[in-house]
Amino acid sequence: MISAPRPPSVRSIGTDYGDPITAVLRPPVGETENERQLRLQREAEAKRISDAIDEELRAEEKRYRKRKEDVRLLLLGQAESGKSTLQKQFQLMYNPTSLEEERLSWRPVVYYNIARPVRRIFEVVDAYGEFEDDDDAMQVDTNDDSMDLDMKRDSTISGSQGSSTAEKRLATLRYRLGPLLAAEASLAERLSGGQPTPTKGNLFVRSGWQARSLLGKARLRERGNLTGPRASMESGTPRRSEDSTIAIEKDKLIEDVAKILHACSDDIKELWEHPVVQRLREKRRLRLEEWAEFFLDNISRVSESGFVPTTDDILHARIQTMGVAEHIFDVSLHGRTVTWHLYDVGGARGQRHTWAPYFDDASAIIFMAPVSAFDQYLEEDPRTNRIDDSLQLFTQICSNKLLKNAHLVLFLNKTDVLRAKLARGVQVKKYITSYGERPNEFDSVVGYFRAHFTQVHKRNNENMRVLYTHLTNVVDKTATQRIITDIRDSIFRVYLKDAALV
Ligand SMILES: Nc1nc2c(ncn2[C@@H]2O[C@H](COP(=O)(O)OP(=O)(O)OP(=O)(O)O)[C@@H](O)[C@H]2O)c(=O)[nH]1
Ligand SMILES: [Mg+2]
Repeated sequence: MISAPRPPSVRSIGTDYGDPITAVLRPPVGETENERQLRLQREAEAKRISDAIDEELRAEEKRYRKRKEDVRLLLLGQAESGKSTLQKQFQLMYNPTSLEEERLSWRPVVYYNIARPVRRIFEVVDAYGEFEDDDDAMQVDTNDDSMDLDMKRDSTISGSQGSSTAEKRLATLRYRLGPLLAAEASLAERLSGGQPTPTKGNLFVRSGWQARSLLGKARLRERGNLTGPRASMESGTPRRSEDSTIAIEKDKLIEDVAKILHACSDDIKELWEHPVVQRLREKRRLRLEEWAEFFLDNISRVSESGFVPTTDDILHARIQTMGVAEHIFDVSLHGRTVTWHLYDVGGARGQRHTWAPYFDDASAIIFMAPVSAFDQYLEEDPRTNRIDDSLQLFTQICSNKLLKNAHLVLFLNKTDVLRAKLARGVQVKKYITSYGERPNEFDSVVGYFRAHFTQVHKRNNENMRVLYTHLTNVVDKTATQRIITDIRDSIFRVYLKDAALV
Protein backbone atom coordinates (compact mmCIF):
# COMPACT_ATOMS: atom_id res chain seq x y z
CA MET A 1 0.00 0.00 0.00
CA ILE A 2 1.29 3.42 -0.87
CA SER A 3 0.59 6.19 1.64
CA ALA A 4 0.88 9.83 0.75
CA PRO A 5 3.53 11.74 2.72
CA ARG A 6 2.21 14.19 5.28
CA PRO A 7 2.83 17.83 4.47
CA PRO A 8 6.02 18.99 6.29
CA SER A 9 4.24 21.81 8.02
CA VAL A 10 1.73 19.45 9.59
CA ARG A 11 4.38 16.97 10.76
CA SER A 12 6.58 19.67 12.32
CA ILE A 13 3.70 21.31 14.14
CA GLY A 14 2.30 18.04 15.39
CA THR A 15 5.69 16.60 16.56
CA ASP A 16 7.37 19.70 18.06
CA TYR A 17 4.48 20.91 20.08
CA GLY A 18 3.81 17.39 21.34
CA ASP A 19 7.41 16.98 22.68
CA PRO A 20 8.13 19.00 25.84
CA ILE A 21 11.94 18.71 25.46
CA THR A 22 11.86 20.08 21.92
CA ALA A 23 9.61 22.83 23.20
CA VAL A 24 12.12 23.77 25.92
CA LEU A 25 15.03 23.79 23.46
CA ARG A 26 13.14 25.84 20.88
CA PRO A 27 14.83 29.21 20.29
CA PRO A 28 12.88 31.99 21.94
CA VAL A 29 10.66 33.99 19.65
CA GLY A 30 12.34 37.20 18.50
CA GLU A 31 15.91 36.06 19.51
CA THR A 32 18.60 38.53 18.39
CA GLU A 33 21.83 37.36 16.72
CA ASN A 34 23.81 38.14 19.89
CA GLU A 35 21.38 36.18 22.07
CA ARG A 36 21.54 33.30 19.61
CA GLN A 37 25.35 33.14 19.83
CA LEU A 38 25.21 33.11 23.65
CA ARG A 39 22.55 30.40 23.61
CA LEU A 40 24.60 28.23 21.25
CA GLN A 41 27.66 28.63 23.50
CA ARG A 42 25.62 27.58 26.54
CA GLU A 43 24.24 24.59 24.68
CA ALA A 44 27.72 23.55 23.50
CA GLU A 45 29.03 23.77 27.08
CA ALA A 46 26.06 21.74 28.39
CA LYS A 47 26.71 19.09 25.74
CA ARG A 48 30.43 18.96 26.62
CA ILE A 49 29.58 18.36 30.29
CA SER A 50 26.97 15.76 29.41
CA ASP A 51 29.41 13.91 27.12
CA ALA A 52 32.08 13.95 29.86
CA ILE A 53 29.59 12.45 32.33
CA ASP A 54 28.63 9.75 29.80
CA GLU A 55 32.30 8.98 29.21
CA GLU A 56 33.00 8.72 32.95
CA LEU A 57 29.98 6.41 33.38
CA ARG A 58 31.22 4.20 30.55
CA ALA A 59 34.74 4.10 32.07
CA GLU A 60 33.32 3.30 35.52
CA GLU A 61 31.25 0.48 34.06
CA LYS A 62 34.33 -0.86 32.30
CA ARG A 63 36.33 -0.65 35.56
CA TYR A 64 33.51 -2.41 37.39
CA ARG A 65 33.37 -5.17 34.79
CA LYS A 66 37.15 -5.50 34.96
CA ARG A 67 37.07 -5.62 38.78
CA LYS A 68 34.55 -8.42 38.52
CA GLU A 69 36.85 -10.23 36.12
CA ASP A 70 39.84 -9.94 38.48
CA VAL A 71 40.87 -13.04 40.39
CA ARG A 72 40.82 -12.65 44.19
CA LEU A 73 42.86 -15.26 45.99
CA LEU A 74 42.83 -15.55 49.78
CA LEU A 75 45.68 -17.20 51.66
CA LEU A 76 44.19 -18.55 54.88
CA GLY A 77 45.48 -20.66 57.78
CA GLN A 78 46.78 -20.36 61.33
CA ALA A 79 49.86 -18.33 62.30
CA GLU A 80 53.16 -19.75 61.00
CA SER A 81 51.39 -21.93 58.46
CA GLY A 82 53.38 -20.40 55.57
CA LYS A 83 50.97 -17.88 54.00
CA SER A 84 53.43 -14.98 53.70
CA THR A 85 56.10 -17.38 52.43
CA LEU A 86 53.74 -18.54 49.68
CA GLN A 87 52.95 -14.91 48.92
CA LYS A 88 56.71 -14.31 48.45
CA GLN A 89 56.78 -17.21 45.96
CA PHE A 90 53.93 -15.57 43.99
CA GLN A 91 55.84 -12.29 44.12
CA LEU A 92 58.98 -14.02 42.82
CA MET A 93 57.04 -15.46 39.88
CA TYR A 94 54.84 -12.54 38.92
CA ASN A 95 56.57 -9.43 40.25
CA PRO A 96 60.27 -10.22 40.77
CA THR A 97 61.30 -6.54 40.55
CA SER A 98 59.33 -5.68 43.67
CA LEU A 99 61.08 -8.45 45.62
CA GLU A 100 64.39 -7.09 44.35
CA GLU A 101 63.49 -3.62 45.62
CA GLU A 102 62.67 -5.07 49.03
CA ARG A 103 65.72 -7.30 49.30
CA LEU A 104 67.74 -5.10 51.68
CA SER A 105 64.74 -4.44 53.91
CA TRP A 106 64.85 -8.14 54.91
CA ARG A 107 68.24 -7.63 56.57
CA PRO A 108 66.86 -6.43 59.95
CA VAL A 109 64.36 -9.30 59.89
CA VAL A 110 67.19 -11.80 59.47
CA TYR A 111 69.14 -10.11 62.30
CA TYR A 112 66.06 -10.21 64.52
CA ASN A 113 65.57 -13.88 63.61
CA ILE A 114 69.07 -14.48 65.04
CA ALA A 115 69.06 -12.24 68.13
CA ARG A 116 65.80 -13.67 69.43
CA PRO A 117 66.77 -17.39 69.34
CA VAL A 118 70.15 -16.52 70.92
CA ARG A 119 68.23 -15.02 73.85
CA ARG A 120 66.00 -18.10 73.86
CA ILE A 121 69.00 -20.45 74.04
CA PHE A 122 70.31 -18.67 77.15
CA GLU A 123 66.86 -18.83 78.76
CA VAL A 124 66.70 -22.59 78.29
CA VAL A 125 70.33 -23.06 79.40
CA ASP A 126 69.50 -21.04 82.54
CA ALA A 127 66.44 -23.13 83.19
CA TYR A 128 67.99 -26.56 82.78
CA GLY A 129 71.71 -26.11 83.25
CA GLU A 130 73.75 -29.27 82.87
CA PHE A 131 71.01 -31.53 84.13
CA GLU A 132 71.33 -35.28 84.35
CA ASP A 133 68.98 -37.29 82.15
CA ASP A 134 65.56 -37.09 83.65
CA ASP A 135 62.55 -38.47 81.81
CA ASP A 136 60.04 -36.31 83.72
CA ALA A 137 61.65 -33.17 82.36
CA MET A 138 61.04 -34.54 78.85
CA GLN A 139 57.32 -34.01 79.38
CA VAL A 140 57.71 -30.28 79.78
CA ASP A 141 57.06 -28.34 76.62
CA THR A 142 59.65 -25.59 76.67
CA ASN A 143 58.26 -23.85 73.65
CA ASP A 144 58.04 -20.23 74.76
CA ASP A 145 56.67 -21.07 78.16
CA SER A 146 58.53 -19.05 80.74
CA MET A 147 56.45 -20.34 83.64
CA ASP A 148 57.67 -23.89 83.02
CA LEU A 149 61.18 -22.56 82.73
CA ASP A 150 60.99 -20.78 86.09
CA MET A 151 59.80 -23.98 87.74
CA LYS A 152 62.58 -26.03 86.14
CA ARG A 153 65.21 -23.50 87.21
CA ASP A 154 64.31 -24.16 90.85
CA SER A 155 64.52 -27.89 90.46
CA THR A 156 67.69 -28.18 88.38
CA ILE A 157 70.16 -25.32 88.80
CA SER A 158 69.79 -25.03 92.56
CA GLY A 159 70.53 -28.72 92.87
CA SER A 160 73.55 -28.72 90.57
CA GLN A 161 77.16 -29.20 91.64
CA GLY A 162 78.34 -25.61 91.08
CA SER A 163 80.00 -24.12 88.03
CA SER A 164 81.57 -26.49 85.57
CA THR A 165 83.96 -25.51 82.81
CA ALA A 166 81.08 -25.64 80.37
CA GLU A 167 78.99 -23.32 82.49
CA LYS A 168 81.88 -20.87 82.75
CA ARG A 169 82.29 -20.89 78.99
CA LEU A 170 78.57 -20.32 78.51
CA ALA A 171 78.75 -17.41 80.95
CA THR A 172 81.59 -15.91 78.88
CA LEU A 173 79.59 -16.36 75.69
CA ARG A 174 76.61 -14.67 77.32
CA TYR A 175 78.80 -11.71 78.26
CA ARG A 176 80.26 -11.48 74.76
CA LEU A 177 76.81 -11.71 73.15
CA GLY A 178 75.40 -9.00 75.44
CA PRO A 179 75.40 -6.29 72.74
CA LEU A 180 73.45 -8.56 70.35
CA LEU A 181 70.91 -9.37 73.05
CA ALA A 182 70.60 -5.66 73.81
CA ALA A 183 69.95 -4.90 70.13
CA GLU A 184 66.98 -7.25 69.94
CA ALA A 185 64.51 -4.74 71.39
CA SER A 186 65.66 -1.93 69.07
CA LEU A 187 65.29 -4.20 66.03
CA ALA A 188 61.80 -5.20 67.16
CA GLU A 189 60.82 -1.58 67.66
CA ARG A 190 62.21 -0.67 64.28
CA LEU A 191 60.34 -3.43 62.48
CA SER A 192 57.05 -2.82 64.24
CA GLY A 193 57.23 0.92 63.60
CA GLY A 194 57.41 1.88 67.26
CA GLN A 195 54.54 -0.37 68.40
CA PRO A 196 54.99 -1.97 71.83
CA THR A 197 56.97 -5.16 71.27
CA PRO A 198 56.39 -8.45 73.06
CA THR A 199 58.97 -9.77 75.49
CA LYS A 200 57.84 -13.23 74.49
CA GLY A 201 55.83 -14.37 71.54
CA ASN A 202 56.13 -13.16 67.98
CA LEU A 203 56.58 -9.69 66.63
CA PHE A 204 53.64 -8.43 64.55
CA VAL A 205 54.13 -6.08 61.65
CA ARG A 206 51.66 -4.44 59.33
CA SER A 207 51.77 -4.58 55.56
CA GLY A 208 54.16 -1.94 54.20
CA TRP A 209 56.74 -2.44 56.99
CA GLN A 210 59.47 -2.64 54.35
CA ALA A 211 59.09 1.10 53.83
CA ARG A 212 60.34 1.69 57.35
CA SER A 213 63.43 -0.36 56.65
CA LEU A 214 64.84 1.18 53.56
CA LEU A 215 65.43 4.73 52.50
CA GLY A 216 65.45 3.83 48.81
CA LYS A 217 62.12 2.16 49.20
CA ALA A 218 60.62 5.22 50.87
CA ARG A 219 61.80 7.31 47.94
CA LEU A 220 60.32 4.90 45.44
CA ARG A 221 57.03 5.08 47.29
CA GLU A 222 57.12 8.88 47.08
CA ARG A 223 57.63 8.66 43.34
CA GLY A 224 54.58 6.41 43.27
CA ASN A 225 56.23 3.61 41.31
CA LEU A 226 56.37 1.07 44.06
CA THR A 227 54.75 -2.28 43.48
CA GLY A 228 53.89 -4.70 46.24
CA PRO A 229 51.40 -4.54 49.10
CA ARG A 230 48.73 -1.89 48.70
CA ALA A 231 49.42 0.42 51.60
CA SER A 232 45.94 1.95 51.52
CA MET A 233 44.59 -1.27 52.99
CA GLU A 234 46.33 -0.58 56.24
CA SER A 235 45.14 2.20 58.45
CA GLY A 236 48.38 2.21 60.43
CA THR A 237 50.78 2.65 57.52
CA PRO A 238 53.08 5.62 58.19
CA ARG A 239 52.79 8.70 56.01
CA ARG A 240 55.35 9.11 53.23
CA SER A 241 57.42 11.90 54.75
CA GLU A 242 57.63 9.92 57.98
CA ASP A 243 58.88 6.89 56.04
CA SER A 244 61.85 8.85 54.72
CA THR A 245 62.69 10.39 58.08
CA ILE A 246 62.50 7.10 59.93
CA ALA A 247 64.61 5.40 57.26
CA ILE A 248 67.33 8.07 57.49
CA GLU A 249 67.41 8.08 61.28
CA LYS A 250 67.34 4.35 61.72
CA ASP A 251 69.69 3.11 59.01
CA LYS A 252 72.48 3.54 61.53
CA LEU A 253 70.81 0.96 63.76
CA ILE A 254 71.00 -1.74 61.07
CA GLU A 255 74.64 -0.95 60.36
CA ASP A 256 75.44 -1.11 64.09
CA VAL A 257 73.72 -4.48 64.45
CA ALA A 258 75.54 -5.75 61.35
CA LYS A 259 78.86 -4.79 63.01
CA ILE A 260 77.90 -6.46 66.30
CA LEU A 261 76.89 -9.61 64.45
CA HIS A 262 80.08 -9.65 62.43
CA ALA A 263 82.15 -9.27 65.60
CA CYS A 264 80.37 -12.07 67.47
CA SER A 265 79.73 -14.52 64.64
CA ASP A 266 82.19 -17.11 66.08
CA ASP A 267 80.61 -16.78 69.55
CA ILE A 268 77.14 -17.51 68.14
CA LYS A 269 78.56 -20.49 66.24
CA GLU A 270 80.24 -21.75 69.40
CA LEU A 271 77.05 -21.31 71.42
CA TRP A 272 74.97 -23.11 68.78
CA GLU A 273 77.44 -26.03 68.65
CA HIS A 274 78.09 -26.11 72.40
CA PRO A 275 77.59 -29.66 73.82
CA VAL A 276 75.16 -28.37 76.48
CA VAL A 277 73.03 -26.68 73.82
CA GLN A 278 73.24 -29.72 71.57
CA ARG A 279 72.10 -31.95 74.41
CA LEU A 280 69.20 -29.63 75.20
CA ARG A 281 68.18 -29.86 71.55
CA GLU A 282 68.46 -33.65 71.46
CA LYS A 283 66.32 -33.92 74.58
CA ARG A 284 63.90 -31.43 73.02
CA ARG A 285 64.12 -29.15 76.01
CA LEU A 286 65.33 -26.54 73.56
CA ARG A 287 63.02 -26.32 70.57
CA LEU A 288 63.70 -23.56 68.12
CA GLU A 289 61.52 -22.75 65.16
CA GLU A 290 62.68 -23.79 61.69
CA TRP A 291 63.75 -20.28 60.64
CA ALA A 292 65.86 -19.85 63.80
CA GLU A 293 67.69 -23.11 63.07
CA PHE A 294 68.15 -22.08 59.44
CA PHE A 295 69.83 -18.76 60.30
CA LEU A 296 71.95 -20.22 63.13
CA ASP A 297 73.14 -22.96 60.77
CA ASN A 298 74.09 -20.21 58.28
CA ILE A 299 75.54 -17.79 60.83
CA SER A 300 78.99 -17.36 59.22
CA ARG A 301 77.51 -16.29 55.89
CA VAL A 302 74.73 -14.13 57.34
CA SER A 303 77.10 -12.22 59.62
CA GLU A 304 79.57 -11.33 56.87
CA SER A 305 79.96 -7.58 56.45
CA GLY A 306 78.02 -6.34 53.43
CA PHE A 307 75.52 -9.19 53.82
CA VAL A 308 72.62 -9.00 51.36
CA PRO A 309 69.81 -11.53 51.97
CA THR A 310 69.51 -14.19 49.28
CA THR A 311 66.11 -15.24 48.01
CA ASP A 312 66.39 -18.33 50.19
CA ASP A 313 67.03 -16.09 53.23
CA ILE A 314 63.95 -14.02 52.38
CA LEU A 315 61.83 -17.18 52.08
CA HIS A 316 63.04 -18.32 55.52
CA ALA A 317 62.80 -14.95 57.28
CA ARG A 318 59.94 -14.83 59.75
CA ILE A 319 57.81 -11.85 60.56
CA GLN A 320 54.22 -12.18 61.70
CA THR A 321 51.51 -10.55 59.56
CA MET A 322 49.09 -8.12 61.12
CA GLY A 323 45.73 -7.51 59.44
CA VAL A 324 45.42 -8.18 55.71
CA ALA A 325 47.96 -7.28 53.03
CA GLU A 326 46.87 -7.10 49.40
CA HIS A 327 49.38 -7.88 46.65
CA ILE A 328 48.45 -7.27 43.02
CA PHE A 329 49.91 -9.18 40.07
CA ASP A 330 49.16 -9.47 36.37
CA VAL A 331 48.93 -13.13 35.47
CA SER A 332 48.91 -14.23 31.83
CA LEU A 333 47.86 -17.46 30.20
CA HIS A 334 47.19 -18.22 26.52
CA GLY A 335 47.58 -14.56 25.62
CA ARG A 336 45.07 -13.38 28.19
CA THR A 337 46.17 -11.24 31.14
CA VAL A 338 44.11 -11.09 34.30
CA THR A 339 44.75 -9.06 37.44
CA TRP A 340 45.14 -11.20 40.53
CA HIS A 341 44.65 -9.80 44.02
CA LEU A 342 46.40 -11.93 46.60
CA TYR A 343 45.28 -11.39 50.20
CA ASP A 344 47.83 -12.48 52.80
CA VAL A 345 46.16 -12.46 56.21
CA GLY A 346 47.46 -12.60 59.77
CA GLY A 347 46.67 -16.11 61.03
CA ALA A 348 46.88 -15.70 64.83
CA ARG A 349 43.53 -15.97 66.59
CA GLY A 350 43.45 -12.26 67.41
CA GLN A 351 43.83 -11.47 63.69
CA ARG A 352 41.14 -13.69 62.22
CA HIS A 353 38.30 -11.16 62.57
CA THR A 354 39.99 -9.10 59.81
CA TRP A 355 39.41 -11.83 57.20
CA ALA A 356 35.62 -11.66 56.77
CA PRO A 357 35.38 -8.49 54.61
CA TYR A 358 37.37 -10.31 51.90
CA PHE A 359 35.09 -13.36 51.73
CA ASP A 360 32.14 -12.32 49.57
CA ASP A 361 34.03 -11.77 46.32
CA ALA A 362 36.81 -14.35 46.80
CA SER A 363 37.44 -16.41 43.65
CA ALA A 364 39.78 -18.89 45.32
CA ILE A 365 41.24 -19.87 48.68
CA ILE A 366 44.50 -21.58 49.49
CA PHE A 367 44.17 -23.01 52.99
CA MET A 368 47.54 -23.75 54.57
CA ALA A 369 47.84 -26.40 57.26
CA PRO A 370 51.34 -27.06 58.62
CA VAL A 371 51.42 -30.83 59.15
CA SER A 372 54.71 -30.63 61.03
CA ALA A 373 52.90 -28.87 63.90
CA PHE A 374 51.49 -32.03 65.51
CA ASP A 375 53.76 -31.53 68.56
CA GLN A 376 53.11 -27.80 68.94
CA TYR A 377 50.49 -25.70 70.66
CA LEU A 378 49.08 -22.31 69.79
CA GLU A 379 51.06 -19.42 71.13
CA GLU A 380 47.77 -17.59 71.77
CA ASP A 381 46.21 -20.63 73.50
CA PRO A 382 48.82 -23.10 74.79
CA ARG A 383 46.16 -25.78 75.43
CA THR A 384 45.19 -26.10 71.77
CA ASN A 385 47.22 -28.45 69.59
CA ARG A 386 48.05 -26.74 66.31
CA ILE A 387 46.72 -29.57 64.10
CA ASP A 388 43.43 -29.41 66.02
CA ASP A 389 43.26 -25.66 65.49
CA SER A 390 43.91 -26.10 61.75
CA LEU A 391 41.10 -28.65 61.49
CA GLN A 392 38.68 -26.38 63.36
CA LEU A 393 39.63 -23.44 61.16
CA PHE A 394 39.28 -25.53 57.99
CA THR A 395 35.80 -26.59 59.14
CA GLN A 396 34.81 -22.91 59.49
CA ILE A 397 36.19 -22.08 56.05
CA CYS A 398 34.54 -25.06 54.29
CA SER A 399 31.15 -24.35 55.90
CA ASN A 400 31.19 -20.58 55.36
CA LYS A 401 28.29 -19.65 53.05
CA LEU A 402 30.10 -16.61 51.62
CA LEU A 403 32.95 -18.83 50.45
CA LYS A 404 30.89 -21.66 49.04
CA ASN A 405 31.65 -20.83 45.40
CA ALA A 406 35.36 -20.17 45.87
CA HIS A 407 37.82 -22.59 44.29
CA LEU A 408 39.33 -24.49 47.23
CA VAL A 409 42.96 -25.57 47.52
CA LEU A 410 44.55 -27.22 50.56
CA PHE A 411 48.29 -27.10 51.23
CA LEU A 412 49.52 -29.68 53.72
CA ASN A 413 52.61 -27.62 54.33
CA LYS A 414 56.01 -27.93 56.03
CA THR A 415 56.40 -31.52 54.86
CA ASP A 416 60.21 -31.08 55.04
CA VAL A 417 59.95 -30.17 58.74
CA LEU A 418 57.63 -33.13 59.32
CA ARG A 419 60.14 -35.50 57.69
CA ALA A 420 62.96 -34.12 59.86
CA LYS A 421 60.91 -34.49 63.06
CA LEU A 422 59.93 -38.07 62.27
CA ALA A 423 63.55 -38.87 61.39
CA ARG A 424 64.58 -37.59 64.83
CA GLY A 425 62.12 -40.06 66.35
CA VAL A 426 59.43 -37.63 67.57
CA GLN A 427 56.36 -39.81 68.14
CA VAL A 428 53.06 -38.58 66.68
CA LYS A 429 50.97 -40.72 69.04
CA LYS A 430 52.46 -38.89 72.02
CA TYR A 431 50.68 -35.69 70.88
CA ILE A 432 47.78 -37.07 68.82
CA THR A 433 46.58 -40.05 70.83
CA SER A 434 44.07 -41.11 68.15
CA TYR A 435 47.04 -41.87 65.90
CA GLY A 436 47.48 -45.04 67.95
CA GLU A 437 49.91 -47.71 66.81
CA ARG A 438 50.15 -46.63 63.17
CA PRO A 439 53.74 -46.47 61.83
CA ASN A 440 55.59 -43.31 62.78
CA GLU A 441 56.53 -42.77 59.14
CA PHE A 442 56.01 -39.91 56.72
CA ASP A 443 53.47 -41.54 54.34
CA SER A 444 51.38 -42.91 57.15
CA VAL A 445 51.38 -39.63 59.13
CA VAL A 446 50.60 -37.45 56.12
CA GLY A 447 47.91 -39.93 54.99
CA TYR A 448 46.32 -39.75 58.44
CA PHE A 449 46.20 -35.94 58.54
CA ARG A 450 45.08 -35.75 54.93
CA ALA A 451 42.16 -38.10 55.64
CA HIS A 452 41.01 -35.82 58.48
CA PHE A 453 41.06 -32.70 56.31
CA THR A 454 39.29 -34.54 53.47
CA GLN A 455 36.62 -35.69 55.90
CA VAL A 456 36.05 -32.11 57.12
CA HIS A 457 35.64 -31.04 53.50
CA LYS A 458 33.21 -33.89 52.68
CA ARG A 459 31.04 -33.11 55.70
CA ASN A 460 30.78 -29.47 54.70
CA ASN A 461 30.35 -29.71 50.98
CA GLU A 462 26.74 -28.98 49.99
CA ASN A 463 28.00 -27.53 46.72
CA MET A 464 29.92 -30.63 45.66
CA ARG A 465 33.01 -28.46 45.27
CA VAL A 466 36.31 -30.14 44.44
CA LEU A 467 39.15 -29.95 46.98
CA TYR A 468 42.60 -29.76 45.39
CA THR A 469 45.25 -30.98 47.86
CA HIS A 470 49.02 -30.53 47.63
CA LEU A 471 51.82 -31.75 49.89
CA THR A 472 54.10 -28.74 50.09
CA ASN A 473 57.30 -27.23 51.36
CA VAL A 474 56.83 -23.60 50.40
CA VAL A 475 60.44 -22.59 51.07
CA ASP A 476 61.37 -24.86 48.16
CA LYS A 477 61.29 -22.54 45.17
CA THR A 478 61.20 -25.05 42.30
CA ALA A 479 58.54 -27.33 43.78
CA THR A 480 56.33 -24.43 44.92
CA GLN A 481 56.48 -22.63 41.61
CA ARG A 482 55.35 -25.83 39.87
CA ILE A 483 52.36 -26.01 42.20
CA ILE A 484 51.56 -22.31 41.70
CA THR A 485 51.51 -22.96 37.93
CA ASP A 486 49.05 -25.85 38.46
CA ILE A 487 46.83 -23.66 40.60
CA ARG A 488 46.99 -20.84 38.06
CA ASP A 489 45.87 -23.26 35.33
CA SER A 490 42.97 -24.64 37.32
CA ILE A 491 41.80 -21.17 38.40
CA PHE A 492 42.03 -20.01 34.78
CA ARG A 493 39.97 -23.00 33.61
CA VAL A 494 37.16 -21.99 35.99
CA TYR A 495 37.66 -18.35 35.10
CA LEU A 496 37.39 -18.94 31.35
CA LYS A 497 34.33 -21.16 31.84
CA ASP A 498 32.63 -18.41 33.88
CA ALA A 499 33.67 -15.75 31.35
CA ALA A 500 32.09 -17.83 28.55
CA LEU A 501 28.78 -17.86 30.46
CA VAL A 502 28.70 -14.08 30.94
N1 LIG B 1 61.12 -25.40 56.41
C1 LIG B 1 59.98 -24.79 56.08
N2 LIG B 1 59.71 -23.59 56.60
C2 LIG B 1 58.54 -23.01 56.25
C3 LIG B 1 57.61 -23.61 55.38
N3 LIG B 1 56.55 -22.78 55.25
C4 LIG B 1 56.83 -21.69 55.98
N4 LIG B 1 58.03 -21.84 56.59
C5 LIG B 1 58.67 -20.90 57.52
O1 LIG B 1 57.79 -20.74 58.61
C6 LIG B 1 57.83 -19.39 59.05
C7 LIG B 1 56.42 -18.86 59.13
O2 LIG B 1 55.91 -18.71 57.84
P1 LIG B 1 55.01 -17.46 57.43
O3 LIG B 1 54.83 -17.55 55.96
O4 LIG B 1 55.56 -16.23 58.00
O5 LIG B 1 53.66 -17.84 58.19
P2 LIG B 1 52.26 -17.08 58.10
O6 LIG B 1 51.24 -18.12 57.82
O7 LIG B 1 52.34 -15.95 57.17
O8 LIG B 1 52.10 -16.58 59.60
P3 LIG B 1 51.25 -15.31 60.14
O9 LIG B 1 51.66 -14.11 59.35
O10 LIG B 1 51.61 -15.21 61.57
O11 LIG B 1 49.81 -15.67 59.96
C8 LIG B 1 58.74 -18.64 58.10
O12 LIG B 1 59.99 -18.48 58.72
C9 LIG B 1 58.86 -19.55 56.89
O13 LIG B 1 60.12 -19.46 56.27
C10 LIG B 1 57.91 -24.91 54.85
O14 LIG B 1 57.15 -25.52 54.11
N5 LIG B 1 59.11 -25.45 55.25
MG1 LIG C 1 52.20 -13.91 57.45
